[in-house]
Amino acid sequence: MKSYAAQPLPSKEERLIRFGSVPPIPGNKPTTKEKMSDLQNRSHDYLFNINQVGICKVRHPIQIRSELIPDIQTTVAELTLTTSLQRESKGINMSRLTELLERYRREKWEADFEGLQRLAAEMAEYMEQTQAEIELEFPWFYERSSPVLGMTGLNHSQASMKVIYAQGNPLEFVLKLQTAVTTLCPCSKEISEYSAHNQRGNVTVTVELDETSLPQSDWKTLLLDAIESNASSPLHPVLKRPDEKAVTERAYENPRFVEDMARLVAADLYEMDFVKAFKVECRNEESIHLHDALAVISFDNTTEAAL
Ligand SMILES: Nc1nc2c(ncn2[C@@H]2O[C@H](COP(=O)(O)OP(=O)(O)OP(=O)(O)O)[C@@H](O)[C@H]2O)c(=O)[nH]1
Repeated sequence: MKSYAAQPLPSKEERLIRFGSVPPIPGNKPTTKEKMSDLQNRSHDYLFNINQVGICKVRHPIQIRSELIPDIQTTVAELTLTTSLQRESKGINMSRLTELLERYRREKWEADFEGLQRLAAEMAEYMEQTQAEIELEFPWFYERSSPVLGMTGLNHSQASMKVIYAQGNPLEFVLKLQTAVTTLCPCSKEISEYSAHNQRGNVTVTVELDETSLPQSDWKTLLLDAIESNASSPLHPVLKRPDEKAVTERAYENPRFVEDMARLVAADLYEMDFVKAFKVECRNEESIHLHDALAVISFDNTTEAAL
């Protein structure tokens, strides 16, 4: 058989030229930072202030803590880092955002309330702006035991933290958790001689708070409990037959419409004293339809009363 590897190829340099590479032109523009024009910092009347300018879809590992096991974990976040910009400034110094992120990574920064406070304040200062926002969305993992045999495995929810810094005002936070659960249809249970259809419910909880009322314990665990404790059943990574019997019967004992889920989760959030305002979104992936069922509650604890 013919050996292709035995035939020598042109050198790497020759290959690149053959495929179209050309040498750089000499050029006459400055090559040192000091001599380069600084377009971003050129002052003029640029017609509008900008509310938010910066970078998004930044994929970056972050370190988080959890009350559940594993208690310290590295996960991959998608970040959005933005600041305000006055109408007199052409552009922000965008490279400073990833420069800061790199510095915090090297200092083993943790993405908790304190860490976000610190990063937001420093970001506003370094970018010479009065407002800054940081948002990070990441999967949060936690160990889950099966209900009878205690078989463990990892579940995960999608979590997100946003901090809003505005000079002279308390820092505001927006926290979000999206978790999947089992919901069993109460109507189906009521009308059928036997069985009841059930579905996977996707519940998204968003809460607003400020630095004067931070939660005393892990916010992720609090929101997870608000979602799962009100579902027909939580989900489990590992279930043996005795476990499967238990979760099936638990769901039958706790039927929930999508409206029931939204209202019960809202009731738990209403009772959390650190929550200023919240939103609950429940979306059931119907198993007897092609479409989903949806219920949404938005509530402001500071201006509305539940009853
Ligand atoms: N402001 C702004 N910068 C952009 C945009 N798109 C890309 N950039 C990049 O931002 C980088 C320049 O960042 P700067 O922070 O202004 O760089 P610099 O002035 O050399 O850095 P410092 O002196 O530390 O402020 C360049 O690589 C640009 O390509 C944009 O739409 N707006």
